[in-house]
Amino acid sequence: MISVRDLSKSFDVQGGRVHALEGVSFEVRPGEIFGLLGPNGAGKSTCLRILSTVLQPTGGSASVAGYDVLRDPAEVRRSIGFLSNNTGLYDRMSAWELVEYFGRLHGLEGSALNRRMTEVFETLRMTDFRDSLCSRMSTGQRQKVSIARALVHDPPALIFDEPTAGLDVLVARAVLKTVADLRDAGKCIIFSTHIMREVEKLCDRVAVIHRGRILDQGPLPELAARHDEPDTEELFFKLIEEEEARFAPPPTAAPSEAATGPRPLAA
Ligand SMILES: Nc1ncnc2c1ncn2[C@@H]1O[C@H](COP(=O)(O)OP(=O)(O)OP(=O)(O)O)[C@@H](O)[C@H]1O
Repeated sequence: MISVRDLSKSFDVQGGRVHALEGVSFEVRPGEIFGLLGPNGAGKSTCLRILSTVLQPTGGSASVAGYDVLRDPAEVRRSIGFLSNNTGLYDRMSAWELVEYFGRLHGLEGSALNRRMTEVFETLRMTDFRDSLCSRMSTGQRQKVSIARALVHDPPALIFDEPTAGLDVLVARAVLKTVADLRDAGKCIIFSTHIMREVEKLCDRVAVIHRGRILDQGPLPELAARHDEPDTEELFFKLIEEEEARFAPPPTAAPSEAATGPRPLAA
C-alpha cells in the first residue's frame, strides 16, 4: 500500500549538501501501523513530505496505493491523509465549515460529502461542537478537527507526524486511540514519533531512523531479540550509538607522535 524503495533526498545548503535521506526502503500494509522512530533531524519529516508529494526525492521511488509520487502526485494526494501537530486551522471557520471546505477541495460534494461529514463527525465524536469557531475550541477539539480534515476524503493511507506533540495526556491518549481505531478499520498508517511509549503501545512494526538511514526495522519484539535488548529506549540508544561510532573520527595520535610522526619500531 505504501512502498518506499531506496529513497534519497539531498538539500543544497550554504557550504555543501545535506543528505537528509539515504537509501531508505520500507513497506506498510493495510491494517498496519508502521512507526518511524528517530531523533531530531533524523529525516522523518523529509520522508513523509516526499510521500505527501510536497518534496521530490533525489533518488529512489515511493508509491501510495500503487500511485508513484512523481508520476501520479494528484492520485497520491487523493490516497493519503496527513496530520501533523502544527497544522493550522482557519480560526473564523466552524469545525463543520472547515472540514467541508477540505472535502470540497478533494472533489466531494452534495449528499456524498454530507454523508461522509456526518460519518466522520460521529466517529470522532465532534457533533456537539460542530458549529463552534476554531478560534474558540480547546486544543483537543482542534486536534479532532485536524484529524477530521485528514480523513474527510476517506483515504486508504494515513500519515501521523508527531500527532501528540504539545498535547496533554488526556488529549494525547484520545488521539492514540483514534489512530488504533483507524488501523483496526483497515487503514495503512505511518506514525512518526520520538516517544518510545507510543511506539510500544501502537506500532505493529517500527523503523529506527538516524542520519537519514534506517538502522533496523521490524516488529519491536523481533528488534529486541535481534539486538539482545528488551528495553525499547535502551534498544534505540544502542542502535543510535552504534551508528554514531561509525561516523566518529579515528582516535588521534598522541601529541608527541602527531608532531613528529610515528616512531620507528625498535630493532
Ligand atoms: N529544506 C531543507 N533545507 C536544508 N536542509 C533541510 C531541509 N529540510 C530538512 N533539512 C535537513 O535534513 C535533515 C533531516 O531533517 P528532517 O526535518 O527530515 O528530520 P526529522 O527527523 O523530521 O527531525 P524532527 O524530529 O526535528 O522534525 C536535517 O539535517 C535537516 O536540517
